[in-house]
Amino acid sequence: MPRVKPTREMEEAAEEVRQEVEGAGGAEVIPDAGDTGSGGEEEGKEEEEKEVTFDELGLDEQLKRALRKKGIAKATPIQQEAIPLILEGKDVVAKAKTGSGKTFAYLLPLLHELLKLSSEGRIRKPAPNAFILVPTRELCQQIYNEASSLLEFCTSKLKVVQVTASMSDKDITVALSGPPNILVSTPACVATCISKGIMRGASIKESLSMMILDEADLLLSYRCEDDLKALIPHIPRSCQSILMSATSSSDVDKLTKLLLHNPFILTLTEVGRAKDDVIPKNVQQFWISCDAKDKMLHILALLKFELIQKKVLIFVNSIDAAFRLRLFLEKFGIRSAVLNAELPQNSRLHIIEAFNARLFDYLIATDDTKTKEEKQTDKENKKESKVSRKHLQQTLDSEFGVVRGIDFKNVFTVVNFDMPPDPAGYVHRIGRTGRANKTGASISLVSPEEDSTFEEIEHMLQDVEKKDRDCISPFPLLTKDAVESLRYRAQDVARSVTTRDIQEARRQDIKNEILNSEKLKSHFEENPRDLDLLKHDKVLSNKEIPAHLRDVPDYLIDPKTKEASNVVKLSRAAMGIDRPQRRKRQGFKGGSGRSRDPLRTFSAEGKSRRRGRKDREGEPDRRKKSKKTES
Ligand SMILES: Nc1ncnc2c1ncn2[C@@H]1O[C@H](COP(=O)(O)OP(=O)(O)OP(=O)(O)O)[C@@H](O)[C@H]1O
Repeated sequence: MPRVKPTREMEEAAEEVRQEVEGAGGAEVIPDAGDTGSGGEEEGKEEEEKEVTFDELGLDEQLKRALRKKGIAKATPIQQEAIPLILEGKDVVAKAKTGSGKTFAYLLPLLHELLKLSSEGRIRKPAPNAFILVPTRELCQQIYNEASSLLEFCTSKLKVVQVTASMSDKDITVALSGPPNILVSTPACVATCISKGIMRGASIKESLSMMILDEADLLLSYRCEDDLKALIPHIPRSCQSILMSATSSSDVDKLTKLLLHNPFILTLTEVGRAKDDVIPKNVQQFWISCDAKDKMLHILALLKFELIQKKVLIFVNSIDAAFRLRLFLEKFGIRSAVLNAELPQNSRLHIIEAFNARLFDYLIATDDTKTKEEKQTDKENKKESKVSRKHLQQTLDSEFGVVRGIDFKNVFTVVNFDMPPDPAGYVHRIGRTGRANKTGASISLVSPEEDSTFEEIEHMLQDVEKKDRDCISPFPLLTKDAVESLRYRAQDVARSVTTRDIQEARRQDIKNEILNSEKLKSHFEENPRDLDLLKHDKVLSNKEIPAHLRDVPDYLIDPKTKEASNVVKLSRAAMGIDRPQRRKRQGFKGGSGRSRDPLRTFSAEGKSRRRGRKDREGEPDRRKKSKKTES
């Protein structure tokens, strides 16, 4: 990356930020543990962030070694609060925002207890000692990986397995033989194992000492209620239950009542007097108003002029929209991959791994965006139509979930190409960036049809965060000139992407991925770290990209956009984003790079303050929005 000489504007902006940071005491305050359910919180007391090491939490030496090897030194607030309670044997409901480290908050005390029992020769058989139940297969894999990576460094041998509905009964039986100490699975799969006699209820009663429901706010929306109810009679009364969730909801309360006994409620979204953000503080949220038909044009301008930091996760609401966008971007030489429920499970996992390993920068994902009402309608429709049920089972994996809890590594920007249907969906999507206290940004493209959803989201954020200002600001770096400079080409190319192309690309992608999936399965078993074979962002079309689409000619780029693009590049270079191999893993306190973030410092409108929606009193909302790109 060539060094970019900072302009006066950049230096002034940097100074502005420096002053802001110094004014705030020179440090970013990470939300501290809040209401512990015991009413011990003092009204109005500014809590300071505690720095607690894992030594202080009294964890097993082997686990502390494993954490050191992973470069993890300090416990996050949820870990500081939850670990001691779980070690005391309490049932715990922990609500903490996305990316706050909830997985280790329960894995560490669980492994600590099992290591202790193992060293004392008190491990109970003949079934697993702990269940970790999650809504999706992707999460099973992720949690299995996290647990295995900790156990790798432990000398005492504990066994963790994951079992999902995609496995044959024979494979499940083999996996459960032994039995393992920890079973990571979905409620549906465990219920099936019990009903088929692969796991005996009586054995579970004898062995199970801890049950964890992770992403509890999502479990019920994955229709797990009946499966969990089927499990209840087999859970011994002595079993300790833990429930982890990123958002509060009636579903979490329902599950709490269903499964926990007099639990300790930890709500880390509340700190002192003011409620803390549901969106991590280190994530800046932006929006751009544009007509639905201009969304491709806007995203093209954002990516082509490099106005947003990579890696970028783009959310759309349908698989067709994902492929339309991928084909469109491809025609401009921008390569991306698509992640959706239609792909084989292996491929989905590989895509996530490859994206995490930075083999490509743009991932277009569809999430489970249906509202409860839509799901209910679907359910009813499915009852009516055997054909559609069969079709759905064949094509979509109901245990799929991209947004839900997946720990995407180093995603800098989340783009809502389509708005999610509700505020909870927004929180989960945005939670894919700013993880582990890293800096991140989100940009929502809001069309007039999505205004009401956007307002609902804004109200939710204002309500929860008790803020009277807009939580989501207009995106400052994209000018109307920049957008218009690409309009002609974008419209032309958008028209050339036909429905037939999309269907063909969709078919081709599944075919490629099935082939990949089979070919790579055995390879990855032998070489789990060899990701080079993965080419999920392979071009779908074999036509060469014309030079005028691949490279934006200089005369089309207005000076402000050039400047904005340079600031983003400068920031990337300063943050070391282009040197992933040499970059050291940063801990929670490791410089968030916030002071170098151009989004905080740069305004396409020059030095004048950006005007938020609220500043333009008297204008109808829509007009205010359409001004966002007119600066
Ligand atoms: N104490 C710590 N120090 C540094 N990094 C940590 C620490 N604990 C966890 N992490 C890292 O933070 C990231 C987010 O953790 P995790 O996936 O557990 O978040 P989460 O709260 O479960 O998020 P979500 O609600 O989205 O599922 C992971 O990459 C994890 O390895």
